[in-house]
Amino acid sequence: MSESLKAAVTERLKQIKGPDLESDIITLGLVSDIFVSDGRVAFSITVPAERAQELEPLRQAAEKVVKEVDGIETAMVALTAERQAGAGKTPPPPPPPRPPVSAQARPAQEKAPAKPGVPGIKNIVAVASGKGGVGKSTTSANLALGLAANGVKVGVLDADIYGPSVPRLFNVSGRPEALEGRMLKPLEGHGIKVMSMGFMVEEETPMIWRGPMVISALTQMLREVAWGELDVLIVDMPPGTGDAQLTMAQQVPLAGAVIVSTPQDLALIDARKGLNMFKKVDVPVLGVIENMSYFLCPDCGSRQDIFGHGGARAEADRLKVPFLGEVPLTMKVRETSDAGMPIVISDPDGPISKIYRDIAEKVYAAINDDTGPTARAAPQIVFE
Ligand SMILES: Nc1ncnc2c1ncn2[C@@H]1O[C@H](COP(=O)(O)OP(=O)(O)OP(=O)(O)O)[C@@H](O)[C@H]1O
Repeated sequence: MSESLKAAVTERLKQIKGPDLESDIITLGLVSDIFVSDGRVAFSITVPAERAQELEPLRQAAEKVVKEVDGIETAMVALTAERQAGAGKTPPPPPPPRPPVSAQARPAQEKAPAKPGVPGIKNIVAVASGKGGVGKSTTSANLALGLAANGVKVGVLDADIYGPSVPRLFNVSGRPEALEGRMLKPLEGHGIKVMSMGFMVEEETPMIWRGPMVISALTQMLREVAWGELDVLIVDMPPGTGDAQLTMAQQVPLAGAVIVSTPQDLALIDARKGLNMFKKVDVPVLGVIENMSYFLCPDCGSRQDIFGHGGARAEADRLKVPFLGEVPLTMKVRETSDAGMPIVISDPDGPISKIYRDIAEKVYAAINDDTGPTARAAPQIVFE
């Protein structure tokens, strides 16, 4: 059945012209392995990196035609960048070796008195991505829940002004209650205190006004919210590496940053920009998480490396930043997130929750090195 569907999908893709607008993408050999299972299809299309943005309609067209095949319900199509001839063979020289993360964190913390800390909050960690849609918010939520499952006191601040996802992921809505003075009471979802730009800015606020509001709203969410005592505050950053993100990274007293990327070259190029952005503002990069790393077949549980899995790990090695783990592409991650019950709480004993808890443990270990001058008592971590 899946073989005949695969053939039907391949046949349909012959309708889609490649970037040269002459031959089709199948004849040009641009389509990866096509994975079909249970009405779902996933594959990638290779395009020149510099034309990726302009070729987004090609991706959409491919997705559209395969969804029209009888028996296909959902399609996951990704663009993959083609390396310049020779570029893959001669990568730029790696940067000089850097000390391990925990050691890197020290100088940054020591020489950054300009950013006052937030009373009660021991560590603020940014979760960032170079581009949108790589699963940054899903990762932030599951990372926070993984930390909480490990016994860490955690809060989540959703700084994504353009598409706040935390209200959906934590199933919370409404306005934060005003306490004494100017303080606001954070909302609570799944036992975790959360604040979101979505609670602060009216949904109808035109995008153009949102930019200037970001910094004041962010400062307010950090300093005028009754967070109480937290070991870690996770900040879900807006995607991208532009001025707004840079200013945010500068304004918030960050203990470190976690970068989320998918394995495709395009997302990796953007992730590299993210790494550089944090380097610029002297914030240690705690590591890289590869999301949608491989496709986990919901029926047979088999693993399919359709998107060239492993790219983020290789890139992290090359850039000498820790690799924190890989999360597969599965419908369960998507469905649970969309239902406001992220997988770490809806399936706490499942394999994916274990992946998130392991990542959480690595992140916590990286920010809590106990050998330096800023050593602090770590809360008890509960291992199952
Ligand atoms: N590992 C995964 N498997 C399947 N679906 C996933 C996975 N990670 C994220 N998704 C889905 O991908 C979509 C985008 O995820 P998410 O909103 O977390 O990305 P984002 O990078 O925060 O996007 P944006 O920056 O545009 O808000 C969501 O529908 C989410 O459920």
